[in-house]
Amino acid sequence: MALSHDDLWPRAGSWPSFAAEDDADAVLLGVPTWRTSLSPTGAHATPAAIREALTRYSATLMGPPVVDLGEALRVLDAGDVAEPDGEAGIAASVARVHELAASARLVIALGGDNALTYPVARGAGATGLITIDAHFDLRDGISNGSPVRRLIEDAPEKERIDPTKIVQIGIADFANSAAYAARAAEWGIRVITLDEVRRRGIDEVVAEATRIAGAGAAARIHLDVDVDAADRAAAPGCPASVPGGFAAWELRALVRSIVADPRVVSADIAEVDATADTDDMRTVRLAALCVLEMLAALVAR
Ligand SMILES: N=CN[C@@H](CCC(=O)O)C(=O)O
Repeated sequence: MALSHDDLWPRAGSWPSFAAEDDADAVLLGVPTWRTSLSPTGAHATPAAIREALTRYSATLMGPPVVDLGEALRVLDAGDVAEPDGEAGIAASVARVHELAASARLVIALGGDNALTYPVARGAGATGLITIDAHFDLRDGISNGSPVRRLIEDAPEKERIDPTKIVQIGIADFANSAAYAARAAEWGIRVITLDEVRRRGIDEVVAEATRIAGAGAAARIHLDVDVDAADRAAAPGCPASVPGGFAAWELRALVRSIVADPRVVSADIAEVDATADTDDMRTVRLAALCVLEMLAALVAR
């Protein structure tokens, strides 16, 4: 169904294309990984679906003061990496993100499954990592369940992330194993479970996470937003979302609060399978709103 048009109600999305000489506040890049997903997924369809969902919303913050993100920020769209899986795809994704990160304050990568975190964080030159995720992603091998381990162990030495600068927010019961919890503890990763977020509140947890991931001179933080950290009712299109996860508002508030830290230079939105979504793209809409929360955070810096 075509969306109604109103000159006085401009819609988000449909941002101009990125060109090599451009500077921007934020650049969108589709990184449609899917081939190594543990659960069958159509996540490669998701970047296009998020772009379409963005046009359902305005880019206007109610404040006060009211702010039009389209006027306050220069947002560009760099299209998609054509084939981001496999060795050549990873190299192409790293190179593309590296190029964009040189010209934009924030690179927003639209996944794709969670395997995209590995090339995107590398390309952005991340020195610290915050994940919002129900899972550790510390598995062996190459999959959507291993990008955090790969950033610690598999990346070229200069691009590896020190595990003591990694914070994992939203780790859920009944969605992980004791072996990977032990691996996280042994490596010095700061794990903040879903229950701990609820006990302490978003502001306190984000202050701690950005302090840890942003440690050191010239810190560059990558934020991985695995939408499966959200409640299955809010994220039915994520293969591994769990009933009882973050409410949509909690996920959005976490994203806005973390990206407001100027050390955050890149982010990804992962694990949404647009082909499995329900309720006219409920999960894709949440992913699109996470994009808008990131832009709102840039204005707040
Ligand atoms: N980022 C997601 N990680 C999940 C993947 C599960 C799946 O695809 O089924 C994990 O490792 O368990």
